[in-house]
Amino acid sequence: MKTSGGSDAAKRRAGESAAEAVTDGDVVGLGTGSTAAHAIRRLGERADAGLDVRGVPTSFASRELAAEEGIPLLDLPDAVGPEGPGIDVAIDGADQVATGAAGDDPLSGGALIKGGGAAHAREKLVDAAADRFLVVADPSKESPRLDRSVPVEVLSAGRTAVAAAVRDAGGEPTLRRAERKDGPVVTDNGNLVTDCAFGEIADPAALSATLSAVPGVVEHGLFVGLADEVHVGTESGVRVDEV
Ligand SMILES: O=C[C@H](O)[C@H](O)[C@H](O)COP(=O)(O)O
Repeated sequence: MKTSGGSDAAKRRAGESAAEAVTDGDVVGLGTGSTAAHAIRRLGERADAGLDVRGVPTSFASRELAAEEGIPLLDLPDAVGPEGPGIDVAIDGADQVATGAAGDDPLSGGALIKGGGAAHAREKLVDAAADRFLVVADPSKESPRLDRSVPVEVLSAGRTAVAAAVRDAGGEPTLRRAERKDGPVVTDNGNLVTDCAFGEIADPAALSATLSAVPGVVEHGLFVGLADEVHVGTESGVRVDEV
């Protein structure tokens, strides 16, 4: 599974803290990435110890890990369909978490950039469908303002049109290339990813709406107004911020 900056001990504390918030009978959205993986492992231990839990994976990787951990799984359409149980809580990582700057729109605090592992489209479906969304992170992810590149999943045929629209919106698009094969990264949905640098993002909600309106954009990695809690693992403990 992909890893990113921040110590593994801090990520583990964050993931385990969120996994401890799951209660008996919950349907849990299982995020993607090295921090969410700690939550999945802890949930697996709790399931072994008798916790009644079902998981809704956000990626091929989170499905594989949850299956290894023995967590019973549900597909998203079954979980949120008319007969479905819904999703009680989602636990997912982030590449950057806005702590909010003085004078910002309150929604800016807790806004996220996700998609470092190209899983953000399914993650957004699951995280948005959950009654509660717990973000798991380490301090290296926190920033007063979002300023990392925003991953944008695009239909292959739309990649140049989307790139032009991103430039019009003030961003610099770069098609994400695979590290271990020639050619671009292909998502679990069979699409491409363009990483779009906008510098410091003053208004994440406005940029989110702009990107969502571009034809050819499947989903982008700005998550605004979705998080309920941020569990930040440190070297010595965990801080839980309500958003
Ligand atoms: O596409 C990947 C996801 O959005 C991850 O949740 C995000 O990249 C954070 O991953 P990690 O916990 O490995 O830093």
